[in-house]
Amino acid sequence: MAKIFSQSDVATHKKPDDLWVVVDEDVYDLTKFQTEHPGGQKILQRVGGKDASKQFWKYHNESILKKYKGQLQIGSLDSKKQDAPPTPPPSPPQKKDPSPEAAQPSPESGAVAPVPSKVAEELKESMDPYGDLVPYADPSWYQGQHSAYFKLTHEALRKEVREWVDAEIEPNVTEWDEAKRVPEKIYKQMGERGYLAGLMGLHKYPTHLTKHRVRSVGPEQWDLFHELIVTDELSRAGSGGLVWNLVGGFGIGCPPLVKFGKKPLIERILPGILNGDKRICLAITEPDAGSDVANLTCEAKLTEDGKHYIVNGEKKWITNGVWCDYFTTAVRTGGPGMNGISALLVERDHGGVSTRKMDCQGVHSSGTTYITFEDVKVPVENLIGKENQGFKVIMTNFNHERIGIIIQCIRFSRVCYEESVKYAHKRKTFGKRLIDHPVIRLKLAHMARQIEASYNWLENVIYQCQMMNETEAMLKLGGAIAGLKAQSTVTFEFCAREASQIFGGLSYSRGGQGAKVERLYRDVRAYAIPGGSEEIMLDLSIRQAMRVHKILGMKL
Ligand code: HEM
Repeated sequence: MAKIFSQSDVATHKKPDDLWVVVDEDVYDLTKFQTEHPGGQKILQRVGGKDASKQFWKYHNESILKKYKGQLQIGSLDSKKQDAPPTPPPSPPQKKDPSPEAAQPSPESGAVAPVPSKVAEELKESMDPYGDLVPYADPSWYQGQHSAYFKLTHEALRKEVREWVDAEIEPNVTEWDEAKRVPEKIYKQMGERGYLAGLMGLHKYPTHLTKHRVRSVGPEQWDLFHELIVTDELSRAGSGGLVWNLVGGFGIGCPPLVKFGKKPLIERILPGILNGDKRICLAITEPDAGSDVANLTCEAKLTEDGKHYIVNGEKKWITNGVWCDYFTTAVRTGGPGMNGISALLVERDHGGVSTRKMDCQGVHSSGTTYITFEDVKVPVENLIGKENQGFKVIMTNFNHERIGIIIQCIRFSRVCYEESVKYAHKRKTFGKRLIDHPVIRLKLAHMARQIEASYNWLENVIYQCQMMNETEAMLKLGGAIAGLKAQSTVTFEFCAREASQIFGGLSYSRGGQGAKVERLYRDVRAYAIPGGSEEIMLDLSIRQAMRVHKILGMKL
């Protein structure tokens, strides 16, 4: 039971050896904490015994209170409503029969007000507003607008993931990024919460491979928009390293195994992975072969008895490699070019696998790895797909990989934008809040327009993937997804830069209020380069579209 204090009780604890302060009507004992306070002791002593809410919010954001509340709060003021019911969310927009008195927006003079058709009227059902309601900081369906794609199960999943991220992930993300590691228990929870099984770009949730289920969505209701929500909400923590740690290796290393692996291999390996006990990654890129996959050199030679492959070679920039048990590896089993490539599941237990963590500019907690395979003896049963037909396996994977990157980039752009909007409302320069300077609003507007354009394209692409089978999607959507990947990384880079300009010095030093922006700025290149660089993506977007539309009967 929290203790109740009056303001005058608190006022008696104003000395350095007995130092209390009030923040938002909660009382904190900072006597011991003051010596470790990064902002200094004296500044706390000056507000000892007083309400320091104004000063607190000037220098910190919400994550600080979330992190330290449990440790430092000793009670609340008697003026604070005790056991008050949670503040209800703002009432949703009127759905049916708006009363004649209700204010209706009227068109500007000269504008033509469209009248909804009868069908549209019947379909009209907007979502309840959710989140902080900062415009453009969340997708429009979070903000009381209509959506053709999202239903009740999506709303429920959004709430489920957000609560988890807010409570257990976001307050610790900066620490984990600096430590270059996310605690294993978080990955384990990804399995136990049923998220891993839902993140493979499959049309059906694979109930035969795991006993875990997502709490708020039945397996039969699971679709690609649920998958979007899990990645999107995880990305709100504002750390590429975190997201890549949890889904980076898995999201690209596991689908080829599930889609093309032999049944006994899948049944042996998958349950451990989907439970969160074992980890898998995708090993394609080499010191000398990146986007140019067809030229890779890591070789796998069949033994004379035809029972094993002997693998030798190097792989570089492999996400999660250091802590993986399994490596979905592209190897050369035949002649030069794309027709000599196979996909093979290498297991660390086979021996001869060495992994070394690489030091990179960003995504620090993702475990970017250099791998060497030295005479690794892999049973032929571990072949994924057919021999020398691995190129198809790798290509099929790209749409899913790129969509994951796109989701993250758009959300990171939103995070940069949201942090900027919030900061611009409290920071004053030249006697005005930043938000009151037109030059700052211009920056926000340019961020928002690119975010919304990218996100709406993403929703459409996901809907198309949902409606098409894998091969059709690969052909018809490969170009668009490549174009959208470039669009989203350019947007991310733009937003990270503009947010950094708005935060000034706070986004140059690490930690504190600018922590997310500073970190995301460092993460940008990890999105603009892998999974197909911007240049390769833009070229592919046109080449592929032309090729497919020629077949469809394009008239020039
Ligand atoms: C519950 C009480 C408080 C806690 C737990 C706390 C915690 C922290 C932490 C963790 C930082 C490091 C920067 C960051 O991560 O944001 C920090 C910085 C700072 N704090 Fe506090 N603080 C508290 C109260 C206060 C109060 C009441 C003031 C002012 C009167 C204050 C002034 C500052 C300043 C000036 C900085 C440096 C900001 C910067 O580097 O730009 N803090 N505080």
